[in-house]
Amino acid sequence: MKYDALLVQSFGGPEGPDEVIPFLENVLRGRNVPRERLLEVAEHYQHFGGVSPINQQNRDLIAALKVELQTHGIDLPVYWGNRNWTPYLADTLAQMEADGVQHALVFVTSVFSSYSGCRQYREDIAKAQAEIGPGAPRCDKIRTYYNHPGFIETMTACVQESLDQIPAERRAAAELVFTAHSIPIGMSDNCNYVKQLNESCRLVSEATGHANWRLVYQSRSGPPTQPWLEPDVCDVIRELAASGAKDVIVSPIGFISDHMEVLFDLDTEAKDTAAEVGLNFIRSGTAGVRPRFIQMIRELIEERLNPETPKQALGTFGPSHDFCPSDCCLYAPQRPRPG
Ligand SMILES: CC1=C(CCC(=O)O)c2cc3nc(cc4[nH]c(cc5[nH]c(cc1n2)c(C)c5CCC(=O)O)c(CCC(=O)O)c4C)C(CCC(=O)O)=C3C
Ligand SMILES: [Fe+2]
Repeated sequence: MKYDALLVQSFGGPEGPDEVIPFLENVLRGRNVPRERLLEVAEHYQHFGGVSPINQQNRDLIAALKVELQTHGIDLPVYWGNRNWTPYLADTLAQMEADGVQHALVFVTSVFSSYSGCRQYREDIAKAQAEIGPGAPRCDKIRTYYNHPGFIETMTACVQESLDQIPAERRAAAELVFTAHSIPIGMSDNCNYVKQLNESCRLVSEATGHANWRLVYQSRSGPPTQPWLEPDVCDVIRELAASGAKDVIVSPIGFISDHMEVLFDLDTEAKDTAAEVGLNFIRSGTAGVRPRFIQMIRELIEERLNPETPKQALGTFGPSHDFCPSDCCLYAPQRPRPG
């Protein structure tokens, strides 16, 4: 296949106090999330000066990726477009069209497949293409990478660094807690989110040789009446303390960088909860710009540029599809009742 650009597609975040509410209104437009939740999350952002680190993290990722592509002789311009904040995807796609891009590969910053992390990004592209019209660049999403050795090795290194911080005599008993963004049950029923997460966690724990692990969820949103994936990380921290645990390692395997969901929900809330119940809390790293992760993105690009390239995957499920089937990650978000 001939591709002439790479698009990095991400979530976006505010970069100043005045941007927080308009950003959150973008995120939650048409979603079934109470206004009180929006205002509560606004406080999380204001706590950090109204700046989410996610945009800078994406700038850093793109800078590292450009070097990686250049040193491997891959001559693709790299673009960046977000769902919820500048640079907005629609503006980026218009720029790509103006630059003569015809067919782009797309790297999405969500690892695991759900409506939020897969289909919604493809819908965002379709919407932006419709705005531009028939001349809009075609866009093909790169396959999901939850079981790619580049992701598993990166997360394994992060967890190993955390294990190494625990005194040897306590290490085997340490609780390894992987976290991912909670999603509504109605969303998780239509995708492989939980199955993929369990596989990644299993692969990382096997690679570290640390068998004492569990998968939990964080950052629940939505109305209390709507079921979301559980248990919540803070509830689990309390239960672990009550059952006599001394050390907990929290690995945010569901995210690729230390953005606001990590800084607030883990490094603030979960950490405070652990302190309250007397548990030693170690927050494990995310992929960020670790070289093996950047290398993985380049390998995923190479396998699409040259179909002879073997597709790497660990574990039992094999490499994921290159092209999403029509029912991939379907979800009809529940709308607030009118009136
Ligand atoms: C699966 C998933 C990921 C992981 C995959 C991935 O990494 O993409 C993720 C990532 C992120 N979620 C983020 C922020 C937010 N998510 C929200 C709300 C929601 N997330 C959902 C799902 C996910 N979200 C869902 C089902 C909702 C309910 C509304 C809806 O149906 O869409 C809200 C609204 C307020 C609230 O209720 O929390 C905010 C502010 C940020 C940016 C952080 C920053 O600014 O640094 C990131 C990377
Ligand atoms: Fe989210």
